[in-house]
Amino acid sequence: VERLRLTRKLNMNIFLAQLIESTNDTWGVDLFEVDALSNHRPLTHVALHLFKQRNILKQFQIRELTFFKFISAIEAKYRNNPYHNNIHATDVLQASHHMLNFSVFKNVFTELEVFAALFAAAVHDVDHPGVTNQYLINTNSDLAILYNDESVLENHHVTLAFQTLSTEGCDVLSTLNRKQHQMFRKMVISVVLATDMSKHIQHIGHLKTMVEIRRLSSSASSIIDPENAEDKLQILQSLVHCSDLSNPLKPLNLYLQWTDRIMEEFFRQGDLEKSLNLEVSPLCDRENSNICKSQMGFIDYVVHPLWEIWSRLTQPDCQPIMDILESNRVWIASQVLTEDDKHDG
Ligand SMILES: COc1ccc(/C=N/OC[C@H](O)CN2C[C@@H](C)O[C@@H](C)C2)cc1OC1CCCC1
Ligand SMILES: [Mg+2]
Ligand SMILES: [Zn+2]
Repeated sequence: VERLRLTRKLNMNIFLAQLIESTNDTWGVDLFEVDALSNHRPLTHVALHLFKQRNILKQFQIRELTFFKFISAIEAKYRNNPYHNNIHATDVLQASHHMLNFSVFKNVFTELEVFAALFAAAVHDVDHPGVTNQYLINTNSDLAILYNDESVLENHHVTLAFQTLSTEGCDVLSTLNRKQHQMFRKMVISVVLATDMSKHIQHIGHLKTMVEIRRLSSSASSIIDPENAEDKLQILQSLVHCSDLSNPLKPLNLYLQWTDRIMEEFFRQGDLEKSLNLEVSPLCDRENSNICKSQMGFIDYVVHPLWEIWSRLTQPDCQPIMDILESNRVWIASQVLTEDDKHDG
């Protein structure tokens, strides 16, 4: 029996190693599998692998042990929410890594910009309480008071990330010089704050402008001017925001798991609101919800408008991902009909 147990353990580790290797260049890795096989430490496993694969630790002389301690401390600070948890952080990190490899970004970003974008993705929801900014504001929470109702969650995520650097043995930025540290901090703050859904429309506006300039400018070559730090920062903000809203563009079985999870998180908020005699937020009433219809709305009014312009900026590498969105939407639409019947029935 002991030999059997060891063989099974060995096979699990081999399977885990193969899954982690696939995060290098695959869109739609099953991170729920990585979570199950990694003793619920997907973020530490995937982040360590991707930062090493990109040679970030060597470039900035960061000791592997220091990075391991930091990312483990961050992963431990993600709460076990149904949705906003360490698996979601890993998902956004891996999607951001994947899109940074798009050909349109070749020779555009510096190592420091790549480091800052992936660092921001890994920490972007740390210690998320599983409720929305509006809920924290409505309940006069300490966080809302601390951040004056402005991007309350996002301010908390980035503050906690930088505070974690001062935990014993966790300062992954100790080898950066003053200028690098200042630029890195500016980029991480702006990328994490840009994941606030209230900035969503601004992302679309900036991307439209950038695509328009590409269309007008004769040079058909890469539109992104590597000298324009502001443009590059805006692109990194949109890259992580797109990754944050990438669930409907993942293989259907993964998309459906994320949908179940976000709905359970919203429903728990609705339960809290009911118990506090607060008005139940939209989409948060488990007694009265139409999951497929709300996903159709999410895709048509939030996700597709953003990704449509993002895919125009990043053509042709985004097309396979847009195709998944299209097929998922067709499937959801087919379910709306049956879901209606169920309700009518
Ligand atoms: C896979 O489905 C999803 C994956 C991620 C997300 C991400 N949401 O995070 C945004 C923040 O929580 C703020 N929202 C709170 C909500 C009550 O109002 C929104 C306008 C802003 C939402 C998903 O579906 C949602 C939307 C339609 C059905 C539930
Ligand atoms: Mg967030
Ligand atoms: Zn997020």
